[in-house]
Amino acid sequence: MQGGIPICFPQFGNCGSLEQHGFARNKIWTIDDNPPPLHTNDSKGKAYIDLLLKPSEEDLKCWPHWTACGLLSSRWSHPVLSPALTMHADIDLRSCLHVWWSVLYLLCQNSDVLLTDHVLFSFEFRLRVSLSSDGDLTIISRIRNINGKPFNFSFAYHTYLSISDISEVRIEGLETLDYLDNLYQRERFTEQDDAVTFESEVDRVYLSSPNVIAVLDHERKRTFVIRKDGLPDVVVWNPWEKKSKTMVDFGDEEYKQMLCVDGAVIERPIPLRPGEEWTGRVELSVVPSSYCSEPLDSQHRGL
Ligand SMILES: O=P(O)(O)OC[C@H]1O[C@H](O)[C@H](O)[C@@H](O)[C@@H]1O
Repeated sequence: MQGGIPICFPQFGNCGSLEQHGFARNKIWTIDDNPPPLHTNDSKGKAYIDLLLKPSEEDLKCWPHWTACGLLSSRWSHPVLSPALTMHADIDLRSCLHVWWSVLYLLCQNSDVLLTDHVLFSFEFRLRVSLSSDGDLTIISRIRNINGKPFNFSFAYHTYLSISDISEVRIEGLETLDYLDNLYQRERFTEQDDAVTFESEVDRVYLSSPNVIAVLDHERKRTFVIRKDGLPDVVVWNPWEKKSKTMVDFGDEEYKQMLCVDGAVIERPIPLRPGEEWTGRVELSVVPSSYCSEPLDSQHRGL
């Protein structure tokens, strides 16, 4: 889906064996009819909804965070290792091992349940979307490990901002940061400019960014202020002309009126041990540019 705020989880992009950006954005979420209340300090004039995602057996099977069994299975399917072991017919340690491994292999083949990790591993994802009476949008993701195995994940709020014209916007708050450039096989560079501006395709992950980023739209004289927490990285993406033409669900000219600026966790995936919960929060507000340009400099370093 090219628009809105798709949730990229548990993988970002194609850095892994899951579908692009993970399975969360393609799932049917359920509405929690009885959500916990908003924090009393934070409830004034806010409407909110809680959405829940619980993984299917299939999701967990596809998620490659296996430990023992994943390792064993990949060895067994290795084209060289198994034949090499069978060549040794003597009853020595190696052939004993071979018998033992073969038994395990048969068990693994005949039972999805017995040796695979997914049975012991699961999560619950609670997404709270709240809208204040002055138009601020807050999205909070809580991901909890609800079973006996640790797992790692990456995450992004793939936020499509609606802008007047891509050549009229600039992003402040990312200057001097290192970034991974997806257009150069994720090579690491350092941002040299005072602000990020656009003259061609951009597909980058800025690393260890401050918690406040501003996207200034000069033509509309308005600024998106993105405040985030728990999300150290920022994805900046505009496909520009050539890539837009290759995207089936995206108009050839639509790149001119959109810009993705995503709060994300990509460089260092989050490890979640049994019982632990991770929270990633983003707040989007739109203010007149004149109001925002002065104080932002001081806001850049904190939330
Ligand atoms: O087309 P999608 O799967 O939604 O991905 C859209 C874009 O998402 C991110 O910004 C990635 O960094 C890009 O490489 C990708 O093209």
